[in-house]
Amino acid sequence: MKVAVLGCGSVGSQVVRLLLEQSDELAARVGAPVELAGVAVRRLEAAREVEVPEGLLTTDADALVRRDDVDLVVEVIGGIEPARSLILAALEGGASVVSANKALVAEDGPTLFDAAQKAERDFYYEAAVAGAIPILRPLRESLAGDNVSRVLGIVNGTTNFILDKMDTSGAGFEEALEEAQELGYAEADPTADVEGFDAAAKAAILASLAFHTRVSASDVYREGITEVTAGDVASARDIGCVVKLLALCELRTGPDGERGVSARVHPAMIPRSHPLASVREAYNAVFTESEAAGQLMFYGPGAGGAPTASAVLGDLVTIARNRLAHTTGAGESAHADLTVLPMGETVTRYHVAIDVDDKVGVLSQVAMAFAEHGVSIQNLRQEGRGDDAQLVVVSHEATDAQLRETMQHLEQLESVREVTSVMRVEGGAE
Ligand SMILES: NC(=O)c1ccc[n+]([C@@H]2O[C@H](COP(=O)([O-])OP(=O)(O)OC[C@H]3O[C@@H](n4cnc5c(N)ncnc54)[C@H](O)[C@@H]3O)[C@@H](O)[C@H]2O)c1
Ligand SMILES: N[C@@H](CCO)C(=O)O
Ligand code: NA
Repeated sequence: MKVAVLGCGSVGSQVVRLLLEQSDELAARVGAPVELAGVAVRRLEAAREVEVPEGLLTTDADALVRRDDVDLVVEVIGGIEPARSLILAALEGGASVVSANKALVAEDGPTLFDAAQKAERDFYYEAAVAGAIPILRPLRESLAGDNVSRVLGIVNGTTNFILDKMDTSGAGFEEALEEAQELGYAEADPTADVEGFDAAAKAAILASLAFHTRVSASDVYREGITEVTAGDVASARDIGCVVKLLALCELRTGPDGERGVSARVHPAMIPRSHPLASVREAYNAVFTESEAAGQLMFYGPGAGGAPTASAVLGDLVTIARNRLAHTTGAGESAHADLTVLPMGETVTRYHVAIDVDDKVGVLSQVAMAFAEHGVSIQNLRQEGRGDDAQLVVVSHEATDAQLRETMQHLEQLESVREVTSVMRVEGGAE
């Protein structure tokens, strides 16, 4: 089995290292020698974390994937192009492909799945979601006989590190981000992580596999964590919750009675007793709910060169075995063909903090605003007095549209100075 690796950065260098160090063991597990055929890089003379044997480095990725003797291609370049063209060329040329590229799979997965099916080759991407954590294979294989109704995930380590810092130290977002950058958890340009783009791509992949349908990154409702304040984190603590950036994928029945999928990424308060609340620092976890199995949780390192390479090598061994057996694994399963429900139809609960004038009738005006839009209040309390008066409301379940209308209404009330915090409450919090 001849393997070509495209990209020799954080993940690629660890894939190459493991391929070289464990070649005997891999050969035994696959049932045939596994040999590194070439490594495509951008610059030959760049510093790398692994020493690539003489003659294996090339800057011509295109020629490498088209080589007749290459059986397996590992794409760890990232981004849309040239990754997509290289994967398509590899499949057309008869190679099977492993990728860690969540952005590409979430944006244009079906093109790759179709190409793999046409070429009768495998396309695997376990590393694309939650790094080392086995979650795509469990959804695709282990839970293939069950009906998954919900997937809740902490799938971005950078934002989990920042929110955990804010929770444990009382720091604000900017301060926690700076610390994450100093420690190497956050990139110099943290946009993809803190604005939720990375998590949204992973949510799209999880929803597609969990519900046997096609969900792309652009279908996922997305809010990042840049607006989360120390006050939000403290409010969460007051009601026994912690703030996490969640990827939520749910099977829902819309107002017309038709089944649909809801996929969203946003910060949310979850009870400290929820298993996901115990996911600290940069760790990831994915929590699934299915009809027969009930609740399952998959936990571990969601990023890092070596952990991600572990997932890549797992896929590599599987598809190498398939090749030897002249077969392929299960391809895309999208038979359910569900619509993606608009965010307004998503049912959530809200925690709302409102700065108000401390005078007669304010409480009832605020309560009326919720009632007028059909949002039932579970809990309402006043904190502080006079100029510091604040009302804190936790609602029962309502649609996102109803809650948004309520917020607009509140902001128009004369006695409301400011709605200071609005956050969804998930995970069965009381
Ligand atoms: N780093 C992680 O923890 C992690 C976790 C899960 C998934 N991933 C995914 O793995 C992939 C790689 O991530 P990474 O962290 O290793 O990135 P990286 O930036 O460290 O490495 C990418 C490498 O590809 C090289 N490259 C770019 N264009 C190339 C081309 N045309 N030909 C050859 N090489 C080229 C770059 O020079 C770079 O060395 C991405 O899709 C990423 O989303 C990374
Ligand atoms: N940047 C991602 C890792 C790769 O998906 C994270 O912070 O989890
Ligand atoms: Na994974």
